[in-house]
Amino acid sequence: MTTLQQAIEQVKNAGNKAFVPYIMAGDGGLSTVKPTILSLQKMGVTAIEVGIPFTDPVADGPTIEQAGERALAEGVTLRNVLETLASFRQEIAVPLVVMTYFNPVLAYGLEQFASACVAGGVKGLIVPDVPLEESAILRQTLNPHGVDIVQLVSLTSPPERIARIAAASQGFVYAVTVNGITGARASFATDLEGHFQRLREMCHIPVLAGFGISTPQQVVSMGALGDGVIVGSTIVEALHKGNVAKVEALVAASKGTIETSTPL
Ligand SMILES: O=P(O)(O)OC[C@@H](O)[C@@H](O)c1c[nH]c2ccccc12
Repeated sequence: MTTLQQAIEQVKNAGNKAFVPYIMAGDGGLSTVKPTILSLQKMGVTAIEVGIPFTDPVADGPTIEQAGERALAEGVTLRNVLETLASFRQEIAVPLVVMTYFNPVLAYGLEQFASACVAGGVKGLIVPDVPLEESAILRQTLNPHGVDIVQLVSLTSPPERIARIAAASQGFVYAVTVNGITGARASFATDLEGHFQRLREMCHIPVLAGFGISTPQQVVSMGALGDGVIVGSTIVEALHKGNVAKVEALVAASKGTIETSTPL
């Protein structure tokens, strides 16, 4: 079992749900990467999805797109994020999952990128613009370095495609809960239960729900569909505004505590 999967199974075995926050690396400058990761780690998150800013983030909604623009303006790149991670590697105890589009990886060079992932303690990779059919090259290059390639399943994927994605995904399966881009949603499709039930039957690894989850209540309800949640836009916004209490309330919800007193 891989490090990433193990971290999620451990939470599951304790009767809790995994909580994976997404951060935009370098939103606020490269110097924020270390304190942000260490503070999330201290809050007890299961893993951290580390987003790399990119000029053409096709899957991203306005909140993450704007955070990406701020990070790009700070001169943040795939290379200097990985170098920054390497600089405090010994203090990182939580698995890091890098989320990047394929272009920066190609520009880096696949083998050099793989080495930099090892140096930075990266345990997983999400590349949303590399479809399943073309993902073998990523697994071949990254797996020998202990990096999982996490695949996304969309709500509209036909069953036979879902089965292939489930079989290929590593660490966990990223079950996208909405049709469309990242960002907070007030409501979700009503047939999510059936979708997740079928999905879990096909998966031999944990299933995490992501996209549109922004409140402690949604962390609980969406977490219950599978093995936990990934929360992006709301975390990015809270970190940008320095609203640590909001981040804490979301993490607490994954452990079964809803703090109604927290202003959300
Ligand atoms: O922001 P949301 O709606 O909470 O969704 C998570 C998401 O941000 C994060 O996992 C992510 C950010 N960019 C992506 C691109 C593709 C897939 C996933 C992502």
